Amino acid sequence: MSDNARILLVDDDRAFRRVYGKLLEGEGYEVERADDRPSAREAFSSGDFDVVVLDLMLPPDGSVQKGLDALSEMLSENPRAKIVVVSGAGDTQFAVRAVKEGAFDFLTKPVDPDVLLIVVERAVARTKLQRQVESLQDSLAASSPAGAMIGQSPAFENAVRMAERVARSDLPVLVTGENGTGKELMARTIHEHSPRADGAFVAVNCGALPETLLESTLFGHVQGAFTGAKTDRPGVFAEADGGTLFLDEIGDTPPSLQVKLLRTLESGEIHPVGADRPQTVDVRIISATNRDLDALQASGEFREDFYWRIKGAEIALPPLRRRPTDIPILAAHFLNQAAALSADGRVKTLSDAARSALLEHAWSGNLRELRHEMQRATVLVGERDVLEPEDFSFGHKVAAGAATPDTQATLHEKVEALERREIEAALVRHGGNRTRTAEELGLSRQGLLNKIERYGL
Ligand SMILES: Nc1ncnc2c1ncn2[C@@H]1O[C@H](COP(=O)(O)OP(=O)(O)OP(=O)(O)O)[C@@H](O)[C@H]1O
Repeated sequence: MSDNARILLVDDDRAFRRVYGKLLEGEGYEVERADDRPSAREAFSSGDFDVVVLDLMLPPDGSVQKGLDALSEMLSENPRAKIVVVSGAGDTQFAVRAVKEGAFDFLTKPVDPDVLLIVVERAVARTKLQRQVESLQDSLAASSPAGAMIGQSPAFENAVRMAERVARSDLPVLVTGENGTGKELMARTIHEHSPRADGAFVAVNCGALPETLLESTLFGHVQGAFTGAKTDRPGVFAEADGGTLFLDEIGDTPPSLQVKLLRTLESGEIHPVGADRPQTVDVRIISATNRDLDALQASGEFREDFYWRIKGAEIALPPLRRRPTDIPILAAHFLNQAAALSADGRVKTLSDAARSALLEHAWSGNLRELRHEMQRATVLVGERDVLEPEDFSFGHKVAAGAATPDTQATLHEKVEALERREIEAALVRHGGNRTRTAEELGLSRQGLLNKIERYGL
């Protein structure tokens, strides 16, 4: 079931390695075992693991702090690694810290085998999903990155006109807008229309990484700069040399890094962590935020000098609810995209009632939410070609929510609602393929079919 996903199982307890290793192998995973921190590091660096199950207390020293250090070394080597930490029952606070520092999840000993399997399966599924999304994004970007921005509403067209004007310059651009309004797509489009179009477009999320990791991600590091830095590694500034660097969630950048970024933007030089000398780079910066940078400045969280440096020009993307005339056009565009990825390739259309439902919805997740709704409906509607309001997730909420508001639902109803949501989401992830969905959820195919019928999915 696991497509031979690879697991690194790190624990000094031989019985734990034997029993849980066998358990995972029994599920079809390829398992490598390590019994202390040095061998774990070596195995981690030499193999591409989908998941690492890491005991925090390991020889040679048996210290939890060293276990946390090992975690951050692994994450700095591979920020996408899914690391599940295992701690003793009394060490929960360290486990929580580990998750804050980037661990995927934590388990406390004695580990329930079923829970281990579920957590590992979830981590493997997440890795696969990330890979799928990346390859889809790559193929979409390769097919027609620029010009893919759709919309005709005046608020959106203003933003596009501004983008056209700034694209030809090297001016730093700040793109603002709520989540999912298209800030990253706008940044890519500007890059594609700029004289740097032949150079790289590199995106980094400044809000997603802990401070030290963000610094080496941005500026790179040299071999030996910190424990675990086995080789020199270029940062995103170096990768984007000659091209464009997209700093997403710039409002979440820690103040100390704002200073370092400001220095780089002023001097055109980066200081890789641990390097003796700076390096010159030629990078255009486009930043984005969904936060109110004026308010962040007022509260001292965002430096004023940095603000003026990144905001050569500002492009404000309107939320979807302010561009209602674009909703049907965008819905049709996303339905086309969804059909291209669906099993039968048939494009769904909207009934009048479905179109009205889309216009009435608040779209707090903006275009991303709309795209997701259209993908979900394409998969779940089966052979029917015309979508109705009840095919949308919020269509359900209106109907079911009115009868049983959450606070009054029984535990059983809440569990059912959760089960239903998880099944729906897994079906969407697997493009409606029931065998793969059943595998991901740990159900038999027939068990899944029964639930699909019960919930009317
Ligand atoms: N004008 C548009 N036309 C077509 N698709 C769009 C448009 N704007 C955004 N999208 C699509 O909507 C989704 C969300 O866009 P994007 O990731 O650029 O938003 P964002 O504002 O950067 O999100 P976040 O704030 O969460 O980082 C993407 O799939 C993107 O391709």
